[in-house]
Amino acid sequence: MRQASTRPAIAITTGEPAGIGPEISIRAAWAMRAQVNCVLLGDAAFLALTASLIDPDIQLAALSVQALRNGGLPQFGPSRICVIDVPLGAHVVPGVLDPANGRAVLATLDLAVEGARAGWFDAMVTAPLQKSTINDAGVAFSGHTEYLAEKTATAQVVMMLAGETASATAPDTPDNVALRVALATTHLPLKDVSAAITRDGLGRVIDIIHHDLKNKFGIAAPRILVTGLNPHAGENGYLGREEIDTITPALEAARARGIDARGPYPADTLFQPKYLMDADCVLAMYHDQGLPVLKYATFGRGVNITLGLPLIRTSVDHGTALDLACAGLGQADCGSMEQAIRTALQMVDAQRASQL
Ligand SMILES: NC(=O)c1ccc[n+]([C@@H]2O[C@H](COP(=O)([O-])OP(=O)(O)OC[C@H]3O[C@@H](n4cnc5c(N)ncnc54)[C@H](O)[C@@H]3O)[C@@H](O)[C@H]2O)c1
Ligand SMILES: N[C@H](C(=O)O)[C@H](O)COP(=O)(O)O
Repeated sequence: MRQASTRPAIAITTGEPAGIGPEISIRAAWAMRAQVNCVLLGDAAFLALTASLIDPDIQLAALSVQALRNGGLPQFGPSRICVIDVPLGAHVVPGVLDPANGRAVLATLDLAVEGARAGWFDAMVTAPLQKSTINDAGVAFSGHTEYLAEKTATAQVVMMLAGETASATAPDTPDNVALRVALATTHLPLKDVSAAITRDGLGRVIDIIHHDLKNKFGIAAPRILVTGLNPHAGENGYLGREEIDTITPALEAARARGIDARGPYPADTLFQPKYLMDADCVLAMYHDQGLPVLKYATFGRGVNITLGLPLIRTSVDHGTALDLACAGLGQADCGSMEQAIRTALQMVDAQRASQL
């Protein structure tokens, strides 16, 4: 276990206030305070009230943004978790969305990015937000992934979810196998997916996966298995030509760059042990081709990671769960949030090791 004095600092954006984000952020930060100095970003009064209802023993320490801007993050021992106040626009009713709070949620992301780039935080972990509420607040928004790319002026990022399989949920998959599923496209309507997959774009996605698995996960020679887009990987062109015209040439070019990228494999039969045992990551073409498999096998223990960013960002594998939030505290499982923090810590260590 890490010493308190060497605990990395992680910014946690507490997400949609009417959802389960604030609760799971507080619970996970408190449970993991010996290993990590979590700094919660959200409305301080609301977080203090929520923490007191979860467990009156939870100790919060207020930090001001100005103090951070002047001198960085001060040292804190593991007896408290830190909070930076990002005031909400309206009173919170659990389970009830209010666009008046949308911009405050975005402000927590902006602050986490500022702090990660300034070196106050070693990584950022995001609790779930409600994409529709940000849009209802007047800001076009399709997800953290795209927003963080824009905020950091990163031309290409990759969404990857990872989790450990367990036989209870995926009986034919070996226990404790790390399953990683990356996506060639992110939050895109299905009708736009084919046009969004190009040889060059797919090449950039593969390069980012290869680079980040090496440098942020410590995998020396990443093996990437790539799905087709169409049923049966296009059936030799009879069920679509994207495999022939786009995916295969992109994979050949990646291999010529020294990357172990194989495929395209039919997506419906790729997710079986004989392939997965020989892979570090599966690259699927679109959101609902890859994520249902991952979430079926690992829901509640999975982590969402944005590759390609100039900072480390992880998140949970689930959403705001408004149904649980309105049922009261204590309903939500915070396993994925804890795993998101653990994964961020591992990535901090791997990145440091790769820079030695
Ligand atoms: N990282 C993120 O910010 C993130 C991730 C996924 C979805 N979302 C957003 O969340 C909103 C709601 O999405 P949704 O309804 O599709 O998915 P959801 O994950 O919020 O809910 C789906 C089901 O899973 C259950 N569930 C979710 N989290 C749980 C937990 N921690 N413990 C126990 N049960 C849990 C819910 O009760 C519900 O039955 C949408 O706006 C979506 O875009 C955000
Ligand atoms: N696609 C993610 C999932 O299904 O878990 C989720 O929508 C969150 O995406 P962002 O991290 O881009 O908000």
